[in-house]
Amino acid sequence: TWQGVLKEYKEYLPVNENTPELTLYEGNTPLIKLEKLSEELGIELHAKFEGLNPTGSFKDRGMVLAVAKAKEEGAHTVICASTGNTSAAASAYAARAGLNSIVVLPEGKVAVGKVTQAMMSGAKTVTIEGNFDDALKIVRKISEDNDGIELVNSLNPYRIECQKTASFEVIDALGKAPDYLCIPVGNAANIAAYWKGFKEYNEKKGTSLPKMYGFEAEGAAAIVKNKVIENPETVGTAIRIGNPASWDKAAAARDESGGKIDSVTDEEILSAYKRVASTEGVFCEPGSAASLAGVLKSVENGSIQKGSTVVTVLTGNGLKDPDTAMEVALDQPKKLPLDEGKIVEYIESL
Ligand SMILES: Cc1ncc(COP(=O)(O)O)c(/C=C/C(=O)C(=O)O)c1O
Repeated sequence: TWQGVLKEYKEYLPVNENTPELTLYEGNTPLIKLEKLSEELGIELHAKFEGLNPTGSFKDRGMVLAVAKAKEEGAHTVICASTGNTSAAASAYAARAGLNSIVVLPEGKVAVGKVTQAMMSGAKTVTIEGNFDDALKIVRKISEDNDGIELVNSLNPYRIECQKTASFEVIDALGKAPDYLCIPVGNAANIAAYWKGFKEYNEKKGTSLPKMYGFEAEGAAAIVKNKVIENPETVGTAIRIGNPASWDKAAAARDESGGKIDSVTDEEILSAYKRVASTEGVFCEPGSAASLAGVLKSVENGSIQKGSTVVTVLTGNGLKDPDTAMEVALDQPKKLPLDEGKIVEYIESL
């Protein structure tokens, strides 16, 4: 049975006999063939559904190593700024490892499911009247000033180091690299991590290399516009980030792979978000749908050719953000009084 990423991929990871064997059995997430969308788009489209990790997002992959290493190095506390999923993962793995956790969140801009995860995992949760970028500056300073408090945002190299395992799983499942790897871009570590993994598998196993296609939200498109976005805004609050910490690494992944980083509107994000849930049964969170929105846009404008093999990374579970789902869902629940005849009549009329 699956032993979690630290064990399964130890030959690719900086783990040793002193590294705690930490796991919540993260990784080994399904690569789901999107049959209807493949038919409609004329491509072979698969979703790497990272929403099925233990805390519901891809963050678990990198966090398991970052927290294990923090413990190995004698930290008593881990700290992070977060749009929500990093804090959910950091606090869960800290709890698992017996460490304290402190999370700093942008007030009112974090999906409710994510806040409950940090709270239930025993994190000390601080919300600030500022955005993710403001929060990241603060936690970087605190971890620099306090030895026992380890920063576990993706500036921590262990995060990218272990998030790369997702690209191994894509190749293992597909039998090759896809022509295009499409992924949402927020703080830009995940696109860098996938590219790192594809290059390592290529070196070690001679597997092929995809073109890396990253997608920012139009209201937070720092890399696309090549400027810091002071007040990023998007319905995909996970990627509401205006100054990506891994900007350079993401640009390198784009350039080395012959790929691109483009932006998608909130309308395109929400349309993809609803479409993949209602036609394929895959419920991801809005920020994750930026990658599928990017696939649709790229097929439309020809930058993904017909017949291509494409993987779209759906980075977080839809359950994280029930408020947005309730707001935009195609059909709202029909409320009926307890009158059996009327209910039967209504349902039979559907
Ligand atoms: C669902 C989801 N999809 C995509 C991204 C973007 O990944 P990166 O480009 O590697 O940042 C995030 C990022 C979240 C945080 O940055 C945080 O939780 O603080 C996310 O939660």
